[in-house]
Amino acid sequence: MTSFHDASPLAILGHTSLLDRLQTPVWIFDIEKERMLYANTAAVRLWGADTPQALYARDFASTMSEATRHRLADYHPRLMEGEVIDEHWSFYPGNQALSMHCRCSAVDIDDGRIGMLVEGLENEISLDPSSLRALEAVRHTPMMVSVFDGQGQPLVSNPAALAARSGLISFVDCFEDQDAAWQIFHQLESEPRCSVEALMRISEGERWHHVDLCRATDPKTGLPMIVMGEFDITARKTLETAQIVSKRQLEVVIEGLDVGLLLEDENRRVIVANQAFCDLFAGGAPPEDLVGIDCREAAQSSKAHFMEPEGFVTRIEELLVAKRKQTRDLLTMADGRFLERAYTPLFVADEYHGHLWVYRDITRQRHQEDDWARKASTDPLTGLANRRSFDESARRVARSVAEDGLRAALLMIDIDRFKAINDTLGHAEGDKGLRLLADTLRHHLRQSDLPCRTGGEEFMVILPGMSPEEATAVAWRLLRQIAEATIEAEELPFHFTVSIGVTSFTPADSSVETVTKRADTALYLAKHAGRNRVAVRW
Ligand SMILES: Nc1nc2c(ncn2[C@@H]2O[C@H](COP(=O)(O)OP(=O)(O)OP(=O)(O)O)[C@@H](O)[C@H]2O)c(=O)[nH]1
Repeated sequence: MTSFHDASPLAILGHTSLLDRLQTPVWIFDIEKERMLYANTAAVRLWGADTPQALYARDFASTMSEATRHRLADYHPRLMEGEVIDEHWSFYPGNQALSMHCRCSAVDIDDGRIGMLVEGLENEISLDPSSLRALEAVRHTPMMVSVFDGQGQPLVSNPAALAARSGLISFVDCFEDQDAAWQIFHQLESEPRCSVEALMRISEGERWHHVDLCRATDPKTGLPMIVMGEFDITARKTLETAQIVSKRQLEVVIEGLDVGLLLEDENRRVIVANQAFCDLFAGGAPPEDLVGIDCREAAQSSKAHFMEPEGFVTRIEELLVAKRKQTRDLLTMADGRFLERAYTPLFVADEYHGHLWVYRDITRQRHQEDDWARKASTDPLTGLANRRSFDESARRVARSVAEDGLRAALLMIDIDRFKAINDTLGHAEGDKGLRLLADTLRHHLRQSDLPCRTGGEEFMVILPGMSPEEATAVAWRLLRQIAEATIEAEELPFHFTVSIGVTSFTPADSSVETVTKRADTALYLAKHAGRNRVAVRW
């Protein structure tokens, strides 16, 4: 290391006059304090200063670019290690642009710190201003630029590359995947340029870079060289990876659902469908076969699947025009299945981007509900409508009589001395009697009549459209049919009779209770008169 202890600009070594006589510029720069410590006459000229003092007083700290600062920060530890660095720097003496080969070495200044002793060896290339500007642009760009020789050895790097990757040995060292790096390198023997996105090694670890590579010719040697430009895309890559993961997660969710999903864009093209949807409508085709198809045409060609084909299509159009938040409706399929359909428009920042259809097969649920509804309105022993169902039907009929002037009659039927049957033959045989009565009513009444079991051994029959006379005739006919029927009991076959009270619904009846009360009175009359008979009460 050169010894240069007294580095004061004013009291520099006595050899300075000798140095001033050199044609070669020589100067000492304090990298840490960003200050010129010494410059011989040739260097003062090179730096475009009028006097050495003006150069020593120059404010390098505020005029130095970040790129230059980076470059010098890279030099400093290397000079400390005793390295002699040969590199080119650009100077602008008298508005002339020139690139100088500079040899930099360390020189002791004070307190054990070092200065950078620079010898301007040759004005290797004198560049025109625009070329020099281009060179400056490369130096100052945040893009990392590195140049390698035909064997992949580094020739030069711009400050951005130097700052990110110090101590570079070869082209492949830049890449995490060195085999792939060699492939790219060899690819450049046949192709003039290529671009890749690769995981790159830099001083602070691994980063994703966009890498542009091109083949060029070294202007000094005429040999091939590779120019590599890189910029960091780690943030974008991280985002892309997160997007891929969330897309996959969404796909897993969509596939896992047992409801049919169909996502259409604003032009009614399929974006996503799942297997459950294909199983419902596309004969089990794979969902990817549906992507991109026109849903308008698809709806037309699949409308035959529905009980109301035209309604299916027009309802879709209505929903798409209204674009209400979420709308559910029920579809009945031609094969008897029931589908619940949910429509959800897709808005992003108030902009319409299509819509989602969700189809759920609710056939089992519907059947179950129907079953429950039927059980809730049916008497389990006889299968006839129960009291609840009778009340509903009677109210409906009473309204029709009051409001529409329809006629209707009511029979109240009670088994005679049923207690005795139970007591002598047993409850199970008594049940047979109740079932026989129910079967008789079921088989000998019109489709529109409604027989009900409203109590233990009490039955009612609503006869819509029937006059009192007709109803009385029906009652007598039923009475005879029941009396003639034989019940096959365990021990002995037996018969029983019934008493029947007949009345009519009238517009003046204030409630169903009024009508049933009248039927009850008629029944009482029948019982009181000796049973096995019909009594009428209007
Ligand atoms: N086997 C059977 N018997 C029932 C059922 N529900 C009610 N009963 C019986 O029906 C009988 C009704 O008897 P009562 O109300 O005294 O009248 P009755 O013996 O039929 O006499 P009258 O109506 O006056 O002719 C009672 O013995 C009840 O136990 C049923 O579901 N099965």
